[in-house]
Amino acid sequence: MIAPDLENINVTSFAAMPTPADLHAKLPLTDAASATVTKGREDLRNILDRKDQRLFVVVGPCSIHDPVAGLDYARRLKALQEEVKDTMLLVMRVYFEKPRTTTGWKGYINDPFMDDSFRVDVGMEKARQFLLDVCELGLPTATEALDPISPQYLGDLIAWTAIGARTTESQTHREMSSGLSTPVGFKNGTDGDISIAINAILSAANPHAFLGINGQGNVSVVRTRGNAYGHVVLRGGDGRPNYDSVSVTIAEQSLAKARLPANIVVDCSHANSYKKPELQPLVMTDVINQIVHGNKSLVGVMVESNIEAGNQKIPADLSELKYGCSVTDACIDWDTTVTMLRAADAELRRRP
Ligand SMILES: O=C[C@H](O)[C@H](O)COP(=O)(O)O
Ligand SMILES: C=C(OP(=O)(O)O)C(=O)O
Repeated sequence: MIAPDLENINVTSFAAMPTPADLHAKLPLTDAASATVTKGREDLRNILDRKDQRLFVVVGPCSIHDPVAGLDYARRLKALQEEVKDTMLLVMRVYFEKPRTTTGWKGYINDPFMDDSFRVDVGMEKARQFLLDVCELGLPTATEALDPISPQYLGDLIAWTAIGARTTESQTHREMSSGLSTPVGFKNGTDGDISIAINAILSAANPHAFLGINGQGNVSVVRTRGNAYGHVVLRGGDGRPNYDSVSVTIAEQSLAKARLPANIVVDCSHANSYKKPELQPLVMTDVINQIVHGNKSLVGVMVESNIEAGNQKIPADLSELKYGCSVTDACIDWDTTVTMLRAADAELRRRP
């Protein structure tokens, strides 16, 4: 009897990846990078524990697609960090994995050549190199953890992790978060529902056992301790912002009801600015006002910023790509970023 084809009917190929251990051996963590990650995570934990009064600011491109422009941005941000370090901890957005509403370019790891060749092996290596370069500058990094395997390759170079609006309700992402070594910000859902983020914090704070891989690439049962540093990220939803003081108070009440610490981050982008980048500074100003007027739950903000303003479609001829301009969500430009962060610094110096 001929065995019927029942498996992998819709799979066209498998391509083996180097193991996480292989990639760590090829691009090892350096002392300088290690010091940045350690300090960045410690600073973030201290902010979340209220031992450090500064505001953390996750700021940078919507996605990295050009490491040269990305590093140019990182150098600028590092210089700005020195200026505002008394009031803010700047953490660079280094997003390599993009969750799409339907379809589209899924990020630098998935398709580093942006030509549908999907060289994930190359993307993972380039992503690790980029993170190393940024950490060696002394700038801590933030990323969205989307693929549950990627943290084994990159996790030692990340200081803050986001779980996105499209995956906060996913058990897989809650399990992964329970084992991540960084504080994790859970976004509210795309419909604005914050209860899924609160449930995610509760779930991820607990130990879990689930399928994953180890450093040698073996499929493993991963057992975790639970992550005590989950917090909510308000990103607006269903066409409505949720950064205003009423929405923040409602989020505080929901956290209190769940007996969770009142730690809230506001994403100035996405539905909080109707995806209009020029509105991000207004959101930031509002958040800073709330803090200066005594709010104690707002611990961080997120800003989508790049060298150039706006965004661009990925052209068929990649030589036509505009330098330093997003290929995913539209961003504010560098000058606006500097003005916005300097203004926030000046205001925060007045806080009670
Ligand atoms: O931040 C990025 C986007 O908002 C998210 O990945 C969804 O993008 P899309 O709606 O363009 O697919
Ligand atoms: C995808 C992102 O955000 P959200 O999950 O809030 O849509 C993002 O910050 O890149």
